[in-house]
Amino acid sequence: MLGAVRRFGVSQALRASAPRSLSARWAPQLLKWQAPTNRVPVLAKSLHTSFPALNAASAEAAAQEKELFESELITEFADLQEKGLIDPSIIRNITHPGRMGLKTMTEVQSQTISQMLGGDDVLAQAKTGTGKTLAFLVPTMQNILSDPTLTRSKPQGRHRSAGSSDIRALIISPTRELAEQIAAEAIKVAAGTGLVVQTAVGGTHKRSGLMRIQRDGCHLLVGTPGRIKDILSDPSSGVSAPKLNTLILDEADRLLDQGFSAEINEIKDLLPDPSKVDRQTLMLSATVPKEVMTMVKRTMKPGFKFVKTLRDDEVPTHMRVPQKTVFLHGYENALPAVLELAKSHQARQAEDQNLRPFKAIVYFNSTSEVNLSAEAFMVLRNMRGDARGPAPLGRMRVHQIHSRLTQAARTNSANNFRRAEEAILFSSDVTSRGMDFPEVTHVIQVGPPRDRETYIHRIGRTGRAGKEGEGWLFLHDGEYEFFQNKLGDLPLTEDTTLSTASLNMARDLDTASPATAETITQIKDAMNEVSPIMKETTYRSQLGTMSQSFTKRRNAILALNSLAIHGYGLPEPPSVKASIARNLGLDRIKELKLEEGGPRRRAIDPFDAGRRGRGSEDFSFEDRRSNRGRSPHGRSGHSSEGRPSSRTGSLYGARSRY
Ligand SMILES: Nc1ncnc2c1ncn2[C@@H]1O[C@H](COP(=O)(O)OP(=O)(O)OP(=O)(O)O)[C@@H](O)[C@H]1O
Repeated sequence: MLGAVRRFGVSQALRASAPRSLSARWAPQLLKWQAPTNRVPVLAKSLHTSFPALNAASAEAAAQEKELFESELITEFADLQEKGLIDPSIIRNITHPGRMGLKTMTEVQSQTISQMLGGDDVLAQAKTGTGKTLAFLVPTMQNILSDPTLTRSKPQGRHRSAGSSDIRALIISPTRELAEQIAAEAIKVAAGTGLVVQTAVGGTHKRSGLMRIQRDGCHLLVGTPGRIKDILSDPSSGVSAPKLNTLILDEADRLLDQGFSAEINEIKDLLPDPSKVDRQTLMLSATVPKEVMTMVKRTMKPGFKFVKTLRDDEVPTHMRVPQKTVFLHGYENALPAVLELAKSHQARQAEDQNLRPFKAIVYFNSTSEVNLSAEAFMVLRNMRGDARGPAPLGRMRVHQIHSRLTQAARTNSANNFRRAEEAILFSSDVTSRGMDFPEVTHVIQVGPPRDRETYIHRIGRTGRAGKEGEGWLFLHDGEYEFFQNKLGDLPLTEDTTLSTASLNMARDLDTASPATAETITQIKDAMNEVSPIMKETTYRSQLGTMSQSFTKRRNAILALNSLAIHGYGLPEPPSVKASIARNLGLDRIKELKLEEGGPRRRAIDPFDAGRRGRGSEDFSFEDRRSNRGRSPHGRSGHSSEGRPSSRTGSLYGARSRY
């Protein structure tokens, strides 16, 4: 009840204090921060809806509400303080040049902060890198500070005044790195307010985290679902949230999908009954697929606000991030193409001092691919220049991050990459959502991402906070149809400028240009230094993903075998356990080598139908290009191989957690 009174008060204050029309000065300021091109005035594009808005009367009410809402928009952080809406310490932390140094709110901040201060449940959808973190931190902290029952330390005081059961807001994020990043930002915003921010993330010592909460108390807990559930469900932890007023799901669609939804529900069950303790729920993401709306509605209060800063028909990637698809001759061409991109950027940068140094994230679909590629590039990194030419990577740093590293190593990689000027980060999807690495110039995705949302979030690691960037998607020609079905509506254009991407390495290396041959040879030399066991493990881990993204599974095996020999430098493709091959439905493909003694079902190879008389070794993916004109949508709900073609769920079957 108290929360409702408190929020009603703020809402009234907003209405009384806001200037009647700010739109004229608001739009140009936002335009300055947002994309400089192709933009219609922001107000015209913005959507702000309240659910449910089903009939004409409610549509009219919604229109009135929208008008009132827009007339009340505040766009400068300083104005939030001037109107008595936000604590001066918070505003000083945000605006002071020696601190965060921000002045004008982004579109999503302007549109949501007042809503959130008013106590509404809000679902906010805005493009990646547009400041959603501050959009929920500022009102959440203010709402905690406005609670007269709050105990907090005096700004300069050292005495402990928050208890371990004083948690007022819980912020849940799908990854540890993101939780740590949010907590770091929250600590900056809260400086001098007496609010205590704590983290609860997996992979760290639970005991020491608990001791910190017990010792210093906690008002705002940021964490990952597993560890939060663990702490709140453990009666001996001494940590509970009986006064919790705010629940925030960052990257909400990810938290509400199959991978996490059960844990989120269990956490909700550990929180106070919302009919007894008023609770506001906030959800934010750049993507809100239709499939999660049912879960959203189940979690939010009826009549929650949906603030969307992009049009329904707009793909939530930035127009200023050019996105290119490269159809590789084979996956063995992927790392040479990454190296070619890095070298050509370095060469351009040597000519143009205004060009930022190459800072790229390279995404793969499995941890072993990340590991193997990073190992090869670390060898490259250590290669010195000689009479034949300069060191392949110059001063560029190489980092890797994925879930099989220890948490300390993950945090280290994230911090090192964040600080680096010129670097490549080989990454699994642990960094694809929310991570705010500054100055990323390139996002390169090797292989099709698990779904459309993953593509969008990965691309969102560049082009943040008004900066420029480039997106590259490397696919095999045999994945063309899959690409069209899953990602065909995204703003990608095909690129054919990378000479290392299209070269038939088995046949044409001798006749390639010196620069192309050098790049490929450097990768081959580096790969020769990497352990064969790592290569074999990687080959096996790729079976599952590639066999689903290729139109024909046999072609996936041919591509993988070519990668093993021409990319990994193995003498022959590794063998695979018969049981694994059977589980993946690959045991009838004669080009897949089974381990000794493994039974093979009769190799009828249905994929050869219609291509009889053609030796498998001759099969060239270049021939597949002739199929590109074919409509990708002329297929039924299931592909001929039984793969579901809907966007629901993972493209690779059961969802893993990176
Ligand atoms: N009003 C602002 N003006 C300028 N920069 C801002 C503003 N608000 C936030 N930023 C900066 O923009 C960057 C991106 O912010 P943030 O990480 O919150 O984006 P996001 O929308 O949550 O992205 P994602 O969807 O990837 O999670 C950060 O570096 C942040 O400091």
